[in-house]
Amino acid sequence: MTQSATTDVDAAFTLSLPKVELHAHLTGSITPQCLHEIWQQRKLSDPNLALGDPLELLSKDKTWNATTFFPLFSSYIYALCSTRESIIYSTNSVLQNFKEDGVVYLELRTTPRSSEGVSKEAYIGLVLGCIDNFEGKEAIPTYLILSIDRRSTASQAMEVVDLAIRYKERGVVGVDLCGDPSKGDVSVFKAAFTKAKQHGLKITLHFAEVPASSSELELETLLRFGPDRLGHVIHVPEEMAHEIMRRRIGLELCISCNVQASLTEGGVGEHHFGWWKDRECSIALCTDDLGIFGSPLSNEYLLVAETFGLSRKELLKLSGRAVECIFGGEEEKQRLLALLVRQEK
Ligand SMILES: CNc1ncnc2c1ncn2[C@@H]1O[C@H](COP(=O)(O)O)[C@@H](O)[C@H]1O
Repeated sequence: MTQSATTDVDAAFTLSLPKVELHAHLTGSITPQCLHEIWQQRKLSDPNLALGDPLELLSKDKTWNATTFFPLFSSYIYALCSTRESIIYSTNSVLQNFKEDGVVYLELRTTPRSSEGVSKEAYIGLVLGCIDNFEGKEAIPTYLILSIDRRSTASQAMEVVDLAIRYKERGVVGVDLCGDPSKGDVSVFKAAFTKAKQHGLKITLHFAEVPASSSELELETLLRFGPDRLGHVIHVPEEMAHEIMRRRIGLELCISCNVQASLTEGGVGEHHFGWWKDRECSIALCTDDLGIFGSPLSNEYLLVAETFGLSRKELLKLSGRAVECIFGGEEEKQRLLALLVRQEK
């Protein structure tokens, strides 16, 4: 059952609310329309292109679950966005969409990947180049988090960390662990995350997304990596939830993603945001994969306002709780808090 409560919040308010986005996978944030434009271009030069139209494959009426969702990337979107041009085009489109949605600080995350003539390092260079050259970038300072895919080997994970260290000066602020939660043995990543930490990078981990990735052993192993933030935190035993609060680890909660992909049971009203919102911890509402789940960050704030009866004042506070756990440093925090104070007046 979804709760519905009274609130003075509307869509115009959540659009104008200064928001920080901390958990957005670059490839998952590309809209079906943008992918369609790339697909059309590819079709022009290769009429036999074996990939279907994104507007059909990712149409709004599609439903997802953990089994159908994760293969989308390796088997489809990566194949479509494999050229230099498509990587630049799609990254610019993602930045523009976040900006238009009133996001005033962005941490994008992406997995270094190589494709047609683009090495992993060149891929990172292309994404950072888009961020540097983005028109209106003053309105949306953007940092990068490099993701390690759970299917990686220990040495592939180390390669990601080495890239993150190399590009720290250009705005890489952290390292993430993501990908199909039914795959991989997370213990092999210990050395990579230890090195990342030693080099001053922040750590965020996808945590307890599905029952198979939520054994006590796995969760304890991940907490030993010393994460600064955790994503999703769905199947977390209450005792561990208190430990997470004690350690002041920030939480990235992706409500529409969790509900639409059936990672949580029930609707928005049953989402664990309802439990965490009244605890002492930093929470960031996040979109995860806007291109697939179709819910911009302004809509995530609207959803919680309507479902949990949060007022404008409470949403401003909630946005401030996300600011607490950004990786971009104290100066950014102060700028964002000042924006929120100004909005309150
Ligand atoms: C339920 N939410 C999620 N949980 C875990 N991993 C996710 C995810 N959503 C996306 N990814 C992972 O992010 C990568 C695609 O973006 P980038 O190529 O890195 O930009 C893929 O590895 C995908 O599995």
